[in-house]
Amino acid sequence: MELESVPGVGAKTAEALRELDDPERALSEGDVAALARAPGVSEGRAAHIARGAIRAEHDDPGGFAATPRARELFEAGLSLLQERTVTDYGAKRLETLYPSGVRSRIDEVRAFTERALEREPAPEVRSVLSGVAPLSAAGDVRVRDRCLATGDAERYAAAQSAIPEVSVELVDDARQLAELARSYATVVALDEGFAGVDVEGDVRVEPDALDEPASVVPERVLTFFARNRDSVRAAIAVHREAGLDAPCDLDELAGALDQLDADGSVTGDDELDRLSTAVDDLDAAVSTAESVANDHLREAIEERDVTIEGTDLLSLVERGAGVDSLLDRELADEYAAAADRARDHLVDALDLRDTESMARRAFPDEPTYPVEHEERVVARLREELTATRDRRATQRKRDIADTLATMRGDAEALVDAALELDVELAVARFAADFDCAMPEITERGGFDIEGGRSPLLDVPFAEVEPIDYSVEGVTVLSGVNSGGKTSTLDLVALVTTLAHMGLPVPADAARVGRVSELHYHAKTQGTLDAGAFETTLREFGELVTNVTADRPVLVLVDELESITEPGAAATIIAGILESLTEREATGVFVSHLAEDILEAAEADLTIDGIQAEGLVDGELRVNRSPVKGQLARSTPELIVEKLAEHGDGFYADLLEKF
Ligand SMILES: Nc1ncnc2c1ncn2[C@@H]1O[C@H](COP(=O)(O)OP(=O)(O)OP(=O)(O)O)[C@@H](O)[C@H]1O
Repeated sequence: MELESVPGVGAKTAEALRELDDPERALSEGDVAALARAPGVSEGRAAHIARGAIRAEHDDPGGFAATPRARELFEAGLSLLQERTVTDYGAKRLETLYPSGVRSRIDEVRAFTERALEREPAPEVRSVLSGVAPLSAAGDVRVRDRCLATGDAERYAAAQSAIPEVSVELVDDARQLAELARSYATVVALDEGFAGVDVEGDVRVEPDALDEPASVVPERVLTFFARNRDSVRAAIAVHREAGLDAPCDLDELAGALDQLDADGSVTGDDELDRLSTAVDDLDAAVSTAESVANDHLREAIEERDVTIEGTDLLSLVERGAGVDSLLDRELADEYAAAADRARDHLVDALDLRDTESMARRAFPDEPTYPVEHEERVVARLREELTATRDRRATQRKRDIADTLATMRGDAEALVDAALELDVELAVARFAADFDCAMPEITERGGFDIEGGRSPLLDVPFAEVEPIDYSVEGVTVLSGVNSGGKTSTLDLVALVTTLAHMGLPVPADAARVGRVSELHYHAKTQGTLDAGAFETTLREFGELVTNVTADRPVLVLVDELESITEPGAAATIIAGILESLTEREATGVFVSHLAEDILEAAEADLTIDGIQAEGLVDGELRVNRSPVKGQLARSTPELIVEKLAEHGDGFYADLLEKF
């Protein structure tokens, strides 16, 4: 499929779509999630593009909902479905479902719907679905402590495009490589020729590095997963809760994600935690160790009587020796015990292992009071711990990135499947909430609805009375005031639209004749001026003349008489009905002028009526299902009839006149 040939895809969008792995597949399958991964393409735009691609694929001229009211009904139906999705994505994805007059498109969605209707819309699944969102790209990751080095201009360009996260440097010789090693913590040389070059610093010769970007920049994979961690986790939960088949081992993926922090750093590694804590707590531990030693030494000194021979004292004073030498001579054991306590504390508090002997040297053997640490040793200890911690972190990053790099496609598939499930569950819930059935779509015109209940009425769905209504050809629908004529047209329009979307319809059963267009004209408020009247008449003129066998239409019209005076209206409606009948279109015209229309028409027109069954406590009791071939009696007639039963001859005479 040529990308630019899809309606709505210009050169710029085509360029964005080319960034995807398989844009043709995404387009032909209407895969909104994949399309929305193209840079700068929102989900709404992706849905629009997908619709264009689907239409192109099915050679669908579009324009099914041919009037504003028909479009309103489509949008109302779509909203009922969208309200039942959990994710924003699901709602957008539903926008790729549109009413179509093309059989292959209808069948394609019907196959999806059949699958969807087998789904169990369990609340637990809905609750975990709420955390799923389309995956976002890792974005711009910039790594400044590493660089790539090569002496080859072509490889230089290849490196820049393969691993844009790091700088790529051109180097001619070992000297330049050594310079780089002074500026970067790690230099990855891409040329075999550098093998064996002795340069100080972390310089690796990895000619295959460009094939495995994750080994150079594990951050790429880690950032992608860190950014999408919650969504992938939610998708895992959805698969577990809904029992979906997964493309990978869910426990393994979940385990790898558990080792990742939201910022892409590594967690859950005891050794790394130990080393990080040791670095952070080093100064505090050294100072506590000193206090422990000094407390001990002070106590020991306080408890001791130091006896010193007078000659010894004299010789000490003569040599100008301080009290330290006294300490050395008389309290060496106590000092040794105190220093040991300090060393033990330091080693225990920081849980030191490899660096234990170095840490012990932080407190010197020579007695001093107070006991003091050797700053030089502590500084070396800090360096050593920090370097070990960083090595460990980098290694862990690499390990996790290696595992996750192989799972990126699977994670995308998991999220896509979870999002698709949201769409399917919305359809399943819609069908369950409104007691829907899959309609039969026939090439024969007309429709036949059994037990249809419109979810768009102004009464709670549970109180909606089911309607049976079938029409072949063109009919006038008469009915008592507020009997439900408009509601019946709405139901027919909604059922027809949903059926042409490939979706279930709110009825016990339904047969819908396939049409290319639905023309639903709502009642106009008030008489039109001459100009507007002419426009309306032209619209009907065009509609009538364009109806052909390969472009079947369903025409629904509500009280067209309101556009002009009653006499003229009946004549005009009769004319339109005749033309539509000749062209074998299907149509329902609601009108209070049914008798006048019949009179004005030359062809045999059928009339259906929504009948009042009588008055109960001043209220009309209505049979909401139109009765075929019967003109409905008007409300005034019913009232006169009621008065005639009990009253005098006046009402009986009046009744005669109806
Ligand atoms: N199937 C139904 N079940 C329950 N209530 C209904 C049904 N159909 C219609 N109603 C109720 O009747 C009201 C009037 O319906 P509607 O407007 O369709 O009647 P109408 O015959 O077109 O009226 P008008 O004579 O004013 O053109 C609706 O607002 C709704 O409350």
